[in-house]
Amino acid sequence: MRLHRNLVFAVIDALDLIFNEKQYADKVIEKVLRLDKRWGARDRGFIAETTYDIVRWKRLYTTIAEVNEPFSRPNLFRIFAVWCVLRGIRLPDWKQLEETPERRIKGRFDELSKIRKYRESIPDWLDELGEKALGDTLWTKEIKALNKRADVILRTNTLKIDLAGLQGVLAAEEVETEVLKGYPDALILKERKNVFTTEAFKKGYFEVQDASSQLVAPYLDVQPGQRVVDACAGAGGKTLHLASLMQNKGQLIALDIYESKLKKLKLRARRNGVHNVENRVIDSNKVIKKLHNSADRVLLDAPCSGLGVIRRNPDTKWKLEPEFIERIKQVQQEILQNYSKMVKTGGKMVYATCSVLPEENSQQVQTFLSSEAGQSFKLVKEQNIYASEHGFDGFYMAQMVKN
Ligand SMILES: C[S@@+](CC[C@H](N)C(=O)[O-])C[C@H]1O[C@@H](n2cnc3c(N)ncnc32)[C@H](O)[C@@H]1O
Repeated sequence: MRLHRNLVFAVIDALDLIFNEKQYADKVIEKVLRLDKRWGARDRGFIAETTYDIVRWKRLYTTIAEVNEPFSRPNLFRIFAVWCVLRGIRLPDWKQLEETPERRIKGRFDELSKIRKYRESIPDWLDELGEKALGDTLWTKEIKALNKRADVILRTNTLKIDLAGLQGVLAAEEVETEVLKGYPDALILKERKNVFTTEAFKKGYFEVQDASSQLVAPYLDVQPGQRVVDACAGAGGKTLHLASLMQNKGQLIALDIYESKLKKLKLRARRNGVHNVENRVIDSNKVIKKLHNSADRVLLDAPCSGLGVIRRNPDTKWKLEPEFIERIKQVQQEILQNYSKMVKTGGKMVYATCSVLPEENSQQVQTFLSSEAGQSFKLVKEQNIYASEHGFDGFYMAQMVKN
């Protein structure tokens, strides 16, 4: 691979904003990619993938490079040089990369790879927490799987097209895909591409949604004509899936505490041809009270640590703090206690997170079931979806029924 100076400089700029200015990686990459209209798909791919890679392996690379935060520009180049050496990329004779100690880098890599927290590039506290929560064997496998680059997975919008139809339409736009066994609406891209510019996307034929995430809406067992509440709808990834499964029939109420997210959902619903969604901002408990004992189905896709999705958000490893996990656990229990009241007798509720920690998952459900609010609920089934077993994001879901 030949390195192009302007692309590498863009990576260095992005790393500066992410590491030193603590900005979100996805937003930074979006911003940096807008800087030069002449960059083609491969150039953009290089900037995005290299930046994500270095964010993912930050602890390992910075330890090898022997540099500390905040990173000066020369030190950001040292980190970049480590990336090059470990990938076997020949270093160009730029002055920023002069005197790169290639043999030393390889030696340090071999040494540090024996220690999980360096090999997997995670903070000490997270390594300790993961091992305590999942045990040594599972945590070792899981964190390895969570460090893999995520594939691009699409969910067919069955309100507009079927799976085979979508595959054909995409092939005509030179996007080659494969079906995924066990995921009825999913297509996986054979080669990473920007699918948002395709006509198929503009027509609302698909959404980009990880395979594990596509298991959540079907777990709620919705039927056309029901009243379904998606209580933590966000920008509506699962709301849109629920609408498809309900064949656009019945009432789908999307709630969130952030109006800005629900606005995005509105736009996506329009593109998807979804007509049965009504958005309501939770600005007081009245919004929930009004819906007490009225829903056939309630989805609680709760806010969480996001540990199951670090393949796509590697900077979570550096942004997450133990205190946040403690705080979000309280919110999760409040959500279970309070929002479960919307389920009517005989109705079902799914609690889901994109975390792999039992304390955010099964333990939360157990606490709820043994509390007063959970008395009338029974656990029907639950599933831990591990990246190491399924090959996609880590998730948890539990289905409960109200007797
Ligand atoms: C895991 S995300 C939801 C993702 C979304 N369901 C999807 O599939 O795209 C969790 C959501 O819960 C929302 N949230 C946080 N606290 C909440 C609360 N107390 N009540 C309702 N929603 C909340 C967040 O704004 C966020 O959008």
